[in-house]
Amino acid sequence: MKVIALAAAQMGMLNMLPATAEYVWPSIHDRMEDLLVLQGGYIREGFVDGVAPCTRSPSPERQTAAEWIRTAFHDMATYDKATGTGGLDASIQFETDRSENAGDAFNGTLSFTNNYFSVRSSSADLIALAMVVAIGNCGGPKIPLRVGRKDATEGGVLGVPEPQQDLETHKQKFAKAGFNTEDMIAMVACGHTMGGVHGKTFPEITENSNVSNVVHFDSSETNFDRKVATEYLDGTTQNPLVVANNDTLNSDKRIFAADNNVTMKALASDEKTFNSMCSDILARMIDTVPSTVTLTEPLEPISLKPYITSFALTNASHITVNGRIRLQTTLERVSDESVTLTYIPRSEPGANATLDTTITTIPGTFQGGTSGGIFGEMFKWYEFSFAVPTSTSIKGFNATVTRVSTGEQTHYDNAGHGYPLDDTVLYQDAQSCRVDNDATIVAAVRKSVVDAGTPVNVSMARMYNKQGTIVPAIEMEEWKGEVGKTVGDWVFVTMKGTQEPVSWGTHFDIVAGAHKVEYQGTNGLGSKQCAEF
Ligand code: HEM
Repeated sequence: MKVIALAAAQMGMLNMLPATAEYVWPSIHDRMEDLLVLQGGYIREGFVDGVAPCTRSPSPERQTAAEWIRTAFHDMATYDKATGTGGLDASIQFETDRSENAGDAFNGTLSFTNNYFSVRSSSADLIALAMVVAIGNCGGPKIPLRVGRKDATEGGVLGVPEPQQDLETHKQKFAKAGFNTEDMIAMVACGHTMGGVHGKTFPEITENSNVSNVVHFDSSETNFDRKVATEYLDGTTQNPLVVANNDTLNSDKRIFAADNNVTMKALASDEKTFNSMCSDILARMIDTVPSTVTLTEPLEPISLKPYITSFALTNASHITVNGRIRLQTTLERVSDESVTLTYIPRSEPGANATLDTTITTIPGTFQGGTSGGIFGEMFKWYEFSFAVPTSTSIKGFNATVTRVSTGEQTHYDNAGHGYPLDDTVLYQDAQSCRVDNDATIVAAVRKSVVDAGTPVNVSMARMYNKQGTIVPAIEMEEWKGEVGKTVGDWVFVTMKGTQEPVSWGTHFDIVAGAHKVEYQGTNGLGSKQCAEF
């Protein structure tokens, strides 16, 4: 490996990545990026499973992908641009018994997103993600996903548009939320290309109240495509909100014609235009958030992302680091790359000592060692496990990706920061466990920090069920640390608390002043013994 690296350097083939790469690891949005891009393969979050295939449904008349899209709209619909309140804030969870939110869609969507709900993935972000995944997986465009939404703690105002209301009312409702007539037409048409109207929910529209009755908006209800517009324009549409016998209920008919069909003609013109118009308006829809929320830039797959699975003292003289590197790649490159890490010691080795800081990684093999996303993203995983002497320890690492066939190298240094590892607080996962509901978290904390009187605590996410919503709530509780034995430069600190089963999939931080180990999962705790160190 070193020979190749040297040869490449001599050939002037070293590429430094531009320092403009915005992403700096770790980020509080890492979790949402994982949920967006890791859909299948070696490591998968599998969010797409809820809508794959696009016909997927909990019962024959329902269609999950359509429900996810409708949920995002209803949650957003009551936004008040003037006051900056409402919008996509998951307040829909408190509003499912309102007649304007009739149907199974909302609790159906939330019961799925609940699986991914955490301190780093709000219900509102998950609703936005759900819409992006549903559309992206069912033939539609890649809608940019920004994150950072916060969840409402109570229901918002009434006002979701309903089919019996007149055009003027609909125009006013959309205008209140910040959308003009053309926006309204595009948003409704892009929303009404999948799914349909249910007999049991809107029998006055379908004129058939049978539970199994559903009338679709267009003839390709499981595809995100422009048929909703072409069929409307060529007069073949069966859209129940256009051709209902009771014209009062034909809200799509009034809305689609509101600008003399100009917007509908543009949407119908070709698939590319339809996708681009829908992507624009639906991105604006999910980005309609309370004015107190600042959203990130759209998430893009991160080229090289480390995952640390364990960073702990293994004995008095060594710290072990286990983890993986996720490298974005292509079919052409996937078998022609290797990844090496160079670690940065925290202290220089003694005068006569040498330190080999090169860490080789091993390509993952399960599922070909690759993961994929719904927009064609491909990632290759490289595993590593190495020990560093406590005398020098580690404060971070850089990564080098080598094209094996050419020797060409690309260096990744986390936008100039190096990928940081702070050995001040080490989560001793092997010494931590949960027996019944009693959890024990053990940390090794640098002696200097403990001796300075810095308290060491766990900030634990406790999940609990709340009345009036199927989305659980999360509250952070503090578990105080008890100082124990000293091992070299570290002191062991034990934090204990009770965890009901509803909290067995939550996360915690270990905090010692400014030093933290963040977002550690509790789900593995129950299957471990608290091993003696
Ligand atoms: C004036 C505005 C709108 C009105 C009056 C309206 C009305 C309706 C009605 C009555 C249904 C049938 C629900 C059921 O039977 O379960 C429906 C379904 C649906 N709506 Fe809308 N809608 C509007 C705008 C939108 C927008 C802007 C979107 C998304 C961007 C959207 C997405 C959907 C979807 C995906 C379904 C199908 C749900 C399923 O099949 O379960 N709607 N809409």
